[in-house]
Amino acid sequence: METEVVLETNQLKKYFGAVKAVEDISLSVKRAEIYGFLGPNGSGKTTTISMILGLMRPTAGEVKVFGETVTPEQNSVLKRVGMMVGAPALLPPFTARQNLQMMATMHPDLPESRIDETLKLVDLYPAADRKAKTFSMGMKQRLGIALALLNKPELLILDEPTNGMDPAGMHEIRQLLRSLSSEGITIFLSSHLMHEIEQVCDRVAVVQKGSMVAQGTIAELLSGDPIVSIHTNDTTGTVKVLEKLENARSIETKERFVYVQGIASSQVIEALVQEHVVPEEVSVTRPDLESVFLSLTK
Ligand SMILES: Nc1ncnc2c1ncn2[C@@H]1O[C@H](COP(=O)(O)OP(=O)(O)OP(=O)(O)O)[C@@H](O)[C@H]1O
Repeated sequence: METEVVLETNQLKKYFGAVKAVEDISLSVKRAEIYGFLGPNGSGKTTTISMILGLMRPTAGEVKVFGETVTPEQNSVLKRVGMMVGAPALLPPFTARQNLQMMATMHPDLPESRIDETLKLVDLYPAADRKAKTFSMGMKQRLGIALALLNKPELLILDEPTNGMDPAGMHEIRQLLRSLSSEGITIFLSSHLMHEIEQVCDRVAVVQKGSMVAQGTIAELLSGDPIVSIHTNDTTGTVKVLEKLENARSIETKERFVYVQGIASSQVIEALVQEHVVPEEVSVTRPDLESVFLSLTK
């Protein structure tokens, strides 16, 4: 059976006058996956999330959540969605439990037991009666996520949940996201931090200047050709030789190195020796997500 798509956007666009904040975003998120929405600052992530949450009308295109179109007027399906956009909306002088009790007043149908259940889900049950202001960054963020989880959402949307956090806090959030995913909750996570996405997400969309430049599993994004690195005293001569080779692409120079893709190292060596531009050393590496991300968002 085909895995259910819980969130999709089709050719989504949002213009603010001349500013094309979102140009063309078509993505699909499947049930129970952790989906990373990765892009540099200003690439249109928050604007996309605002449209997903029905807070903003698209200039063109559409958002569907659980198969239903979402607009500012038609958003009842968002009852099935939890969200945390930016810093957690906590009341610091109150305990974790009191924070959840106050949120519960907005969901009168929830049983009282859901508060303890949610505290356990984010591993804050032992700290339930401590004031939020005494919490570490990671604990505050987990409480913010608890507020988003209180109403038992099937889809959780988090915009930059680890922005400004210390490494320990980031680690706690990653662990929490994995455990929520194993409970069957789908997570849509936006971030400009590649390592965060790489470590926790099943699939990733990479956005740049409002357009999607890649979507796939981390393995798919990394499956590009190996990079041939040439250490040389003559970068200009090396580049000239490479430019003449069929299939050679993405030729780049950095200090005394020239990088090329699309061609085997043996062909590179043969061509350079033939043209008497003998390299010091030639090696082959696979691109890591950082270099894929940088080359996609250049
Ligand atoms: N209300 C608005 N009016 C005009 N321009 C806007 C508005 N909101 C966003 N923009 C612009 O749209 C572009 C995308 O912004 P957006 O906040 O969606 O990016 P982002 O990827 O979330 O970035 P960040 O990580 O910095 O929040 C930016 O150039 C931003 O300045």
